[in-house]
Amino acid sequence: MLIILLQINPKEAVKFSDFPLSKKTVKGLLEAQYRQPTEIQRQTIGFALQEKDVLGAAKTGSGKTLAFLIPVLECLYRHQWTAMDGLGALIISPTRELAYQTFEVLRKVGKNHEFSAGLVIGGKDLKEESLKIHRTNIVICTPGRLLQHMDENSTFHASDLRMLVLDEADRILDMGFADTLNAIIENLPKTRQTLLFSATQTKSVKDLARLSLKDPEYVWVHEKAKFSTPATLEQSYVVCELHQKVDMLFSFLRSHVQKKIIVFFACCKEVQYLFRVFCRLRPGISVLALHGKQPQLKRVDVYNDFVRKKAAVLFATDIAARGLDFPAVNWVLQFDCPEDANTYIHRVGRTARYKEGGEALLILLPSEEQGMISQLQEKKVPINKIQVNPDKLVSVQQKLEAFLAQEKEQKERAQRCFVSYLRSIYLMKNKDVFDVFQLQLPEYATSLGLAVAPRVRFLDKAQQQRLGEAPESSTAPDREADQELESFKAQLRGDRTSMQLEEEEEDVDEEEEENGELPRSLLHSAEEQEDEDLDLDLLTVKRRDVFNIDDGQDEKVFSHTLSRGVHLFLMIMAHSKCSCLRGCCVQTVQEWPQLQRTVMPEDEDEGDGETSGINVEAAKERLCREDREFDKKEYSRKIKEKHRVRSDTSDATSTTSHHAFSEPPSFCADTQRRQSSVQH
Ligand SMILES: Nc1ncnc2c1ncn2[C@@H]1O[C@H](COP(=O)(O)OP(=O)(O)OP(=O)(O)O)[C@@H](O)[C@H]1O
Repeated sequence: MLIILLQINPKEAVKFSDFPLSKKTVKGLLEAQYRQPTEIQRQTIGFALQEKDVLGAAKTGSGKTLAFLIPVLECLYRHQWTAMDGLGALIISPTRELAYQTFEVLRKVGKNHEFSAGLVIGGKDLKEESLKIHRTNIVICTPGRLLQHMDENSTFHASDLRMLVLDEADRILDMGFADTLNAIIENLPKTRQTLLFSATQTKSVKDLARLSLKDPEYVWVHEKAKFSTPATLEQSYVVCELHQKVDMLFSFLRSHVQKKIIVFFACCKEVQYLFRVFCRLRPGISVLALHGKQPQLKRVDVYNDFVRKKAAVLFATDIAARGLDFPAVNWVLQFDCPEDANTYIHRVGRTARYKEGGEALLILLPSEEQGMISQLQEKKVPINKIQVNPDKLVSVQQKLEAFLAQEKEQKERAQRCFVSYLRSIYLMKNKDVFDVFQLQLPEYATSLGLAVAPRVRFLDKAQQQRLGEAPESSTAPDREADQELESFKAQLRGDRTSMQLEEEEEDVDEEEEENGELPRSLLHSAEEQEDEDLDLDLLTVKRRDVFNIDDGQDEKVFSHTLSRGVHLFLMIMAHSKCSCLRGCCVQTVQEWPQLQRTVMPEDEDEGDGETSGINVEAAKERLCREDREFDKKEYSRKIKEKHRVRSDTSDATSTTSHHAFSEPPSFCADTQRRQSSVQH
């Protein structure tokens, strides 16, 4: 077989059927409308079929998911894997949403095979999973949960594992899972094949690659590309003052009512407030909102709604920035500056996916321009500066003032939006780009419809310190400011503070209100579409070619599109799909309906929390929290057991146990212990 494979030149493979793939895989691909491999797929499949390890990277939307799923199916097929053979392939994803999305693609393309597949992503009954995990052929999992199984499930073994896939390895490492991954890898057989995908080549990714891969083939599809974003993506930015941004957004939407648009904001409270007022402003396009403080069910509804609509705008936090595959998005508008160039690339990657065209507009404040544009330049992002035609800006300030005068809750939302935005800027690490002290606060408050700017104590205090003024620390408001600052520092360290918890509770209430009270008609104002040409030249004044990119790009621009699979992304969706899937459990790639029944708790914020771009922190915190809870339970179980043993007998074994659990083991400590024991 290997000899035949070596004769295949992946470069000549135009169709999937040009590879020596099993009929079942080719059929699954065709049925899912996948005919021609993308570049990352062509190269990865080529090497993987030759049983080589692969270290791969490619731009957003270039098809990395199939690049590893096809080798997984083929690997098991070639080894004539059966249900009786147990765990054959392990796919590790950084988040539950991505794991689920991958599972959905596997379900589609693998449906003609007879392998079983399951999701192991936490939030569910560990025991039930334990019974099934080693009997499942393909397991898609998040790292924390997998290690938990390896640690706690005595029957778990992966000794026959043939293939390991590490998807978005850089993100897994960013989330603080380096030790977890290392510990997992130590537990896997050395004879396996490994595919590792990473968007960036950091030192930690290189270390991981050294540990997990054997003589890997490097597949950097776009390494020599002139730009790091898709060639079919047109990118521009405008500079405007903070207080002009709301008008800018409204004017933009009014001139793009037939489009599908995602607008990224820095924090949940901004999304919550602006979503409500924009529904009332009726820009002529359906307005939807997606953020991490929404209950899971709501997120699913919004996701499905946005997938279905041909024209709509989705107000979102960075919860929607990475990995999610919304079909046919025309525009990505970044209302607030992203945390860094990587976040920028992931946000704009929600459009111009798989050969489709797309446009992206970034709104920058004057103080953000230089720092952010030089970061983008370094990252090879081609972006043009364009200017706004001030005559075309529609002011909505008076309308907002009127809304706020009518409704006290709306006013409070506006105030929270104001404070949260400032906080998100204050928390940004890159002070060359984000300078909260340069913001014109009274003007910003007015642009939100507020008569006066709310007092932001932490800013007053920080300003005093900045100016070197002696703080008058004995007053009550100052103590509050100190507490606030302490909380922010804790947030930066990734701690969860009581203030945050309070805010989360408050958010849930708010979300419930939002669900109940918003008239359906406000959500669907597209029906009253107005003249699309209204402000078409809003953004066309004095276009400046910042990177000299207009004179011919080195990459081919594709014009045709293929139909694409619509991926689902939330666990609750699995729950709602359970009934129909259970009905067809004779299907070849099976799932465990029970596994997907559990809804993620409402406070689980995969998204941004309070600050832009720190969704990674939130995710990390969530997974660690789960692991800590588990550790605590386990610790108390073992202590109880120890007391029982002590009372029964005083033999030496109980002394060993005492030393091993003399304090509650944290998840990381546990991992480190395990590693050192492996080394010894
Ligand atoms: N060979 C193919 N033919 C047609 N469509 C494809 C093919 N491969 C992938 N696609 C489609 O392209 C889109 C992007 O694929 P995928 O989500 O795997 O990209 P990605 O590289 O993982 O993106 P990101 O880095 O943003 O997560 C999906 O809608 C997928 O269905």
